[in-house]
Amino acid sequence: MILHKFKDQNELNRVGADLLLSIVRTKPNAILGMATGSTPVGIYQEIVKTYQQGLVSFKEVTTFNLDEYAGLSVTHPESYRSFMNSHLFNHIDILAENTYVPNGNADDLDEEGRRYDELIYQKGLVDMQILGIGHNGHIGFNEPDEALSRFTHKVTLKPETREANKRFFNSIDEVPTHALTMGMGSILHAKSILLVVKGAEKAEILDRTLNGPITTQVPASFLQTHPRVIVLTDCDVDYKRSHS
Ligand SMILES: O=P(O)(O)OC[C@H]1O[C@](O)(CO)[C@@H](O)[C@@H]1O
Repeated sequence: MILHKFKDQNELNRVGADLLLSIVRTKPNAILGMATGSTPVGIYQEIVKTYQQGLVSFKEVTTFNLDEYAGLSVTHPESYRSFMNSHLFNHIDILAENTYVPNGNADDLDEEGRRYDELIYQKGLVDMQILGIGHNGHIGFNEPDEALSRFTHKVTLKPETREANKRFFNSIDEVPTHALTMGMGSILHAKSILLVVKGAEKAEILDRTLNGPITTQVPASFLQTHPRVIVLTDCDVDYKRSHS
């Protein structure tokens, strides 16, 4: 893992955007893995700025999102499809048909998970997957558990995850209880991973992610097994190469 620490979130956002843009510039038909939540918003804004300056095109780019709430209408402003449209896709020249988000309203979510995985594997490897992290170490919506799933699957959101996401809704009752998420296998299959961690309150989970044991209780700790992970953070955490 390569760890870059920033004092300034604006600089972090620019570097994050540049890393994703460098993939698109060298490979115009790149496949990008996208994340939602508050963490990547500033990076998406920087990408839009660069696009508006005419410095990059997304016409051939394909994207796969990590996850989607179950049972929330896609037109709901907090659905992850709406999030991606309003924060990124509506502002760049990406083709709508090349942007994939799991369908959290499918009648059969297990079947939808299988369909989504097939699509990912048909299109090829994700060139760069951007990831945020939950306070409990979740990536995508892979919550801490006795075992983790490899494929796209339905999850029951942990109370702490619903609590953390309630800021986007009018009340906790409106926060969906379930979601569909890419599994750990699909995430770790990406050629490279950009983990973005913002806010001092995530320092402890970042430390456990980078330096703790690899455990299903901290899904992000599995990133230690991936050969190409870049971490961008404003947390005061160091990467310890040796364990005492
Ligand atoms: O970036 P936030 O809003 O802190 O969310 C943390 C994580 O939870 C999720 O919203 C769940 O997928 C991720 O997208 C995000 O990385």
